[in-house]
Amino acid sequence: MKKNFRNKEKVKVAIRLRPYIDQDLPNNIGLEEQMVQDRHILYVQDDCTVVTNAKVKKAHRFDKVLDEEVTQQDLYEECEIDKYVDHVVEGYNATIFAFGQTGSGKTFTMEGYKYKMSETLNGFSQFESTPVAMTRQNENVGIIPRIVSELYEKIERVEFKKYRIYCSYLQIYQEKIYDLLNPLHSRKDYLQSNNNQQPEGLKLHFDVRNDRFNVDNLYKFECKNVKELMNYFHYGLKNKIMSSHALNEASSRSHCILSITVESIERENPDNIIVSTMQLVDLAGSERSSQTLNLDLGEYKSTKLKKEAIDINKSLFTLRQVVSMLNRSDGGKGKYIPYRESKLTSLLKHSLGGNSFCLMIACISPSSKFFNENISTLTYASKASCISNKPIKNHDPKNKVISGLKKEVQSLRSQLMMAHNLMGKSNNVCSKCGKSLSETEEESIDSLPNMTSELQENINSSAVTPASRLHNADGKNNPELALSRFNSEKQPKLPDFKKMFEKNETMMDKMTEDLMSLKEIMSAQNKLGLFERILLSAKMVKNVLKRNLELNKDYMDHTLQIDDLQKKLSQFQLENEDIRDRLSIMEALTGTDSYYIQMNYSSVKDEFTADMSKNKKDKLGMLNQDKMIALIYEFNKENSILKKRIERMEKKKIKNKFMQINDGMSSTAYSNHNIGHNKGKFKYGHTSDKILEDADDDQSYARGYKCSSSPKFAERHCDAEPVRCVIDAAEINHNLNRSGYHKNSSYQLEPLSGKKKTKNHLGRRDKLIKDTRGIDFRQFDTINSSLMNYEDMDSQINLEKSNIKRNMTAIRTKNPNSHSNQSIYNIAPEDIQSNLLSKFKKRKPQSIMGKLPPTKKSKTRIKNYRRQLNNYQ
Ligand SMILES: Nc1ncnc2c1ncn2[C@@H]1O[C@H](COP(=O)(O)OP(=O)(O)OP(=O)(O)O)[C@@H](O)[C@H]1O
Repeated sequence: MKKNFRNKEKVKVAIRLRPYIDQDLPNNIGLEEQMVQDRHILYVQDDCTVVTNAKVKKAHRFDKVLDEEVTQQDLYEECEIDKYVDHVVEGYNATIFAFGQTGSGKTFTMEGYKYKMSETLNGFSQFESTPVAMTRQNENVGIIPRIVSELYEKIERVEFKKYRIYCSYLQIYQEKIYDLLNPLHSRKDYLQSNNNQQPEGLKLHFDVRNDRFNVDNLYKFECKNVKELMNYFHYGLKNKIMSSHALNEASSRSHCILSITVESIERENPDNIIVSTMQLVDLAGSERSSQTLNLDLGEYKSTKLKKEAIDINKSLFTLRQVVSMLNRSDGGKGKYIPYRESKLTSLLKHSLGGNSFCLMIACISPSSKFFNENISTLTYASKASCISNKPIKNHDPKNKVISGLKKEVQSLRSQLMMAHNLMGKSNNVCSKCGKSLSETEEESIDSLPNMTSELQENINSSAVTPASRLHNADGKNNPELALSRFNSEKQPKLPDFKKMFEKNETMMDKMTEDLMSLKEIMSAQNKLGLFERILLSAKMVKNVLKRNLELNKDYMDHTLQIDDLQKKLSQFQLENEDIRDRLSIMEALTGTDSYYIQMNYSSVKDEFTADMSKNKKDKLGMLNQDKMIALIYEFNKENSILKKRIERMEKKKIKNKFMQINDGMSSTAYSNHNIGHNKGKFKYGHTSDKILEDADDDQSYARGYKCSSSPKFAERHCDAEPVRCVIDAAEINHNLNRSGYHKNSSYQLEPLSGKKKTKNHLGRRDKLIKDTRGIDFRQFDTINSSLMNYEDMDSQINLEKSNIKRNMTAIRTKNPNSHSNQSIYNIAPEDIQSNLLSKFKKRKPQSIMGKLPPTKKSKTRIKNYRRQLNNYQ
């Protein structure tokens, strides 16, 4: 709320001295005489001072003191009531109330109307006729009509604002609030009821935010112009409780408050709404029953008047208490101000010691017989003049509620949008409403404007009054028509502001609840999404692990298969090597080179090695089974060839032996050749097994030297001492040739490689030469004699065959997975075999120099083989 504080503003007090009326003049005295008597007791000294002169002369100073000659217009001007109108137009509250004894002219000052006695109500003969205001305009019109006229004139002169003016009119009768504009609170209904069945009054409630009391369900009509407002005012006057008594023919028996609410709206800024209220109060007059009652009044009326006087005096007593408390030097600060003690003081709370401009018009009677009442009035008027108010330009509480709701709605919108952004687009279902999340969001967002507009509508409805009910079809005010319409309605609906605001609060709660629901959904969504992602990740990990296990199992299976194949392949290799060694032995015995087979073996081995190294790089570490099978097949094929070769070699060996028997020189030369590489281990007179041993030495020879048919070859590979090497070789060749072993070629010796051109080589060659030179040809005689022990050639061949077979059987027994396992061949597909066959058929044998040197392993194996042969023999 934007507050414009003014300096403390004292409650203005004006004293109006009523002129004499008939009730003031006894029958036995004239006006002038009476005036002389009374002026001695009380008189107006100047426009601000009134003097009382009973026992003690006392001057009472007020803001304005008006004598009996002051007209209504003068009072309006002297009291500067137009300023109060200005204050209200500016946005301040203002209160003008008349105070004084009964018949002192309060109603005249406020209204200015004459009252006439009405006809007796039908069916209620016990009631006397009641005063009815004559509302014709004349110079005596009071403050209210003048204020209304000036108010509309003033607001029309303001261009930058537009105004809405509302009016309400109530009366407080016997501490009950009645709406003078509500037909249900008509005087007729009221008068028809007895004391125990009076209609319920309107309730007061305290508005904490505005620090003021409000009347529930009080009609508040918007008035477009002076006439409309005056019509409502006049309509209310008809419901005002009036009565006649000894002091006043038209005495107000209730406190009447006409509230004119001015709502100013800036044209450029419609949200800037200022609401101010002017309260025009006509109090009931304090009275003494002894003065008001007379013998002409009936019992019922006298009792009624007494009761009314008690209630009036009671509320006025509270008012005097409030004034007295506020009159203190501290303004009643920290003290209890009994505003709540009466309806009147509750409604005047902001006027006395509050935020309103306040004008108190204290009416006094010129008659000295009311001296005490006048003194009392002047006393409290003097106290009231010391009361300070703090006028505040206030805003319309409705506008405040609207702005607060707008801010709240804006805040909720932003929160909702934030929640919407966080949630994103989801199809999850709301746990509360069962709808999809997107639907809930959309409904909530869509419902916001509706709810906001509904709020606005409700708020507006609280301000918009059923003014149209009191209008004719042509728009003219017609209180009678309104009254009849209201009477025709069995249960007219009153605007229940409390229910409206409660409804608004309910809607706000619903919006908040929806927002909380959305937040909850968002939180659940986030959690659900997280769980789903975790579950998905766990499933993925589980699948990966499962796949990994399967692959591991497959890998192990393949590895086992490959290991098995490798094992079988190795067996074949071993067997192949074994056969190859035996073939070498046979070659040594028969003097035949088996380069063709060795070439195949070497190529297959290299190929196998290359495949192995290649397959090791395979991701799964799996060997190509087809390749393995092909290799096995090839080895098997080679083994078959080798075995056939061995058979041929056996035959050739027997044949050679037979020839050696016939040609001792050749055999001796051969043996000497081996002796030369045996480093002196040869022993004379050995039998055939010794020959085999010599063959082993022949392999040793082959490891260190190559045979060359050309001296130039030996010279090329003996860079260190080529001449000597050639000479040595020539000597060897000479000896060999001389021995007759090599008839068609001259053998020379040369180093196997240039790296071995050491003294040892030369020493070995020297030793060879030396040994060669020391050949004893008599050894061959011993051999020949031992060979002669064989009876015939066929028996010799058969014996050798059986020995080899036994040897092979022993090897197979030792190694059950040897090539005899025919299942291996069955593994290989026929097409692969055929392809391999065609492949090997196309391959041509390559000539190589010499033979592959036996490995250390094969050497050991040969020794074992030889030992086995010995055992068999
Ligand atoms: N200034 C005045 N000029 C002429 N007549 C006046 C003036 N003041 C009061 N009267 C007359 O005095 C009589 C009583 O006045 P009025 O009803 O206003 O008194 P009141 O204070 O309102 O009494 P109550 O408290 O009983 O209502 C009326 O008939 C009224 O016309």
